[in-house]
Amino acid sequence: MLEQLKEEVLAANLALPVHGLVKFTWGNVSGIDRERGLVVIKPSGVDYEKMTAQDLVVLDLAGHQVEGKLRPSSDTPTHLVLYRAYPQLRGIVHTHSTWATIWAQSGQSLPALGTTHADHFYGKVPCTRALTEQEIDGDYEVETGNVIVETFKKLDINSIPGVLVRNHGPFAWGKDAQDAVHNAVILEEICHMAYHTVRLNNTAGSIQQCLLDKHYLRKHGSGAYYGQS
Ligand SMILES: O=C(CO)[C@@H](O)[C@H](O)COP(=O)(O)O
Repeated sequence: MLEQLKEEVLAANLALPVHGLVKFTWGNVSGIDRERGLVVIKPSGVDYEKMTAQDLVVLDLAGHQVEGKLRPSSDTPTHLVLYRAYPQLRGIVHTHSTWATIWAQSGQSLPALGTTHADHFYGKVPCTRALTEQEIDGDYEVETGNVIVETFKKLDINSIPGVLVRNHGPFAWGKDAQDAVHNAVILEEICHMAYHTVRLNNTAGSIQQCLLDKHYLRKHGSGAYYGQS
């Protein structure tokens, strides 16, 4: 079942340690077959070096496991909340990548300080509020997804393909699992750059709106002219 999607999701999970986004078994990537309403996700706690496509777990959007012998990622309910809330998403990744997690732990949204940010994120990357004790003691992973949806009530997830979950870490998403990992790598890099930019000049202001527009829209706007396509 879903052999091609499993290969794509496996490759995306194996890219996490390659890009230095995870240690040990941290992090997880999923992908979805929208036509069949089935999600493929990493199994919980399995070493990336030993992971195979057969280890991946298949669930429906209600969270019923339909294939796979192993338990799905512990963050599966968060992925499912986002897939249900945003039909355009086809890939989601969660990591504890160092610099994005530092920002998430600081509780600050990531300001757009330069064109590297603007090329990929059309504005600040928000940090969610902290979960309440009740939410933590309740359906924690579902509430983690809910707080992301709450944070994006007035933001566009298409042009801001990632978020910082307060005291936890980053989630990123995209048009497929590989695109989600691509956005996670960029988010980690701009968090790293921003940390040192602010350290160098703690009054570093955000990028001018016109420069943010220029860099984002030349890649993603209707008149985009970046690259070869
Ligand atoms: O958020 C966390 C832990 O805080 C996760 O990233 C785990 O580190 C990975 O869990 P599994 O996907 O292996 O269940």
